[in-house]
Amino acid sequence: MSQQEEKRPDGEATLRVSAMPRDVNINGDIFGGWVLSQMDSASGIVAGQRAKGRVATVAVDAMKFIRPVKVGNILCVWAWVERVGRTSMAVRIEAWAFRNRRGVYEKVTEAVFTYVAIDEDGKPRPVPAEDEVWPTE
Ligand SMILES: CCCCCCCCCCCCCCCC(=O)SCCNC(=O)CCNC(=O)[C@H](O)C(C)(C)COP(=O)(O)OP(=O)(O)OC[C@H]1O[C@@H](n2cnc3c(N)ncnc32)[C@H](O)[C@@H]1OP(=O)(O)O
Repeated sequence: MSQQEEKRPDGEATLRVSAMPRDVNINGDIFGGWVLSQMDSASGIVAGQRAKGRVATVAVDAMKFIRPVKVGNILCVWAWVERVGRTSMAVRIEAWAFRNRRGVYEKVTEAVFTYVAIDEDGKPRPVPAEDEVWPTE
């Protein structure tokens, strides 16, 4: 199956952002670091919601840069919690570029980020049960 025929993840993207000229590298493509940063932002939100509080990125695995992102593309990032451990969560991420001129989406990157739920002192804390009531203060 070609990249273009691949199925995008279901539902709304967690994050959508325009790729701007300031983020271009010397090849004229968007910096991989910028894309990585958008992926961290999107998956951090998802992990923070699941952990009901602060989280820290502890690992980035299976990072694949599949295709370049170009200026003017809209980067759409889907992120979902794939596994919950005691204090950690694995979040799978797919980033797709919407190529305005051609009106198509193409998958540009994918990865698995691991987050750890942390307390106010930055120490690991257990990930609460999904149905646990959120802190009110
Ligand atoms: C009110 C609600 C609002 C909610 C809505 C919030 C929305 C708002 C979202 C904002 C989201 C921002 C997201 C920014 C995310 C950064 O940018 S954080 C900045 C970059 N990261 C850092 O600086 C972290 C630096 N590292 C550390 O501080 C420490 O390593 C950590 C993370 C506290 C972990 O401490 P540690 O002593 O290494 O922990 P340890 O007990 O050994 O391991 C903890 C868990 O991690 C796992 N682990 C450790 N290393 C690895 C590894 N290399 N690979 C895989 N797993 C590992 C362990 O297996 C263990 O898992 P469990 O078995 O408990 O499930």
